[in-house]
Amino acid sequence: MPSIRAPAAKKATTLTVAVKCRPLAEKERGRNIVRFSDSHAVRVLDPDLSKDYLDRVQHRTKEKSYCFDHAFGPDSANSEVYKTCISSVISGVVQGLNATVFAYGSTGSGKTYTMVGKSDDPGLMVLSLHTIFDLIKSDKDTDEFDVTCSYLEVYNEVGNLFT
Ligand SMILES: Nc1ncnc2c1ncn2[C@@H]1O[C@H](COP(=O)(O)OP(=O)(O)OP(=O)(O)O)[C@@H](O)[C@H]1O
Repeated sequence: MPSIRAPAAKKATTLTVAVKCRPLAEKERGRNIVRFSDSHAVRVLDPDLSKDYLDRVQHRTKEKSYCFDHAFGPDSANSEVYKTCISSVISGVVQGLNATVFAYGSTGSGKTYTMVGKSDDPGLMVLSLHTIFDLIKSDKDTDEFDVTCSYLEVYNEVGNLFT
């Protein structure tokens, strides 16, 4: 087993929260109410788009802004999410540290797509495995690695473990 070493880059926080907004499906067109103010915030407009400036200043609109460590729009590939939020955590795993990557969202929000992905846009689990095996291959020490893989889906508060 590898010896535990200090992480290469020490971060100020151990928890990162990111939001990823998937592209709208055909039937969802016309419900495009999410705007990206910058790479850390999203603005969700009031679904009643007829509300105007006066409604906003008088707080009669449901428009809200949310801040995250990272915000990704519909054009962001899984690899971008991985590079920005996950890759440094995964390199720590090969150094003997624990890490959890967790996707949370309503049905159809894109959790499976983000975690598993497709052949032309591999997901975070696939990219993590690539990193783990690349790091093991390039390990210059005499460490021995034992890699096992499983993932957990929590649905209706019941956990299903896939190994
Ligand atoms: N970034 C993306 N680009 C293109 N299509 C996407 C993207 N993210 C999600 N989708 C599509 O959105 C749909 C729903 O995504 P997905 O199945 O990943 O949702 P889910 O959150 O896992 O749903 P459930 O909780 O019901 O399992 C799928 O058809 C998926 O292909």
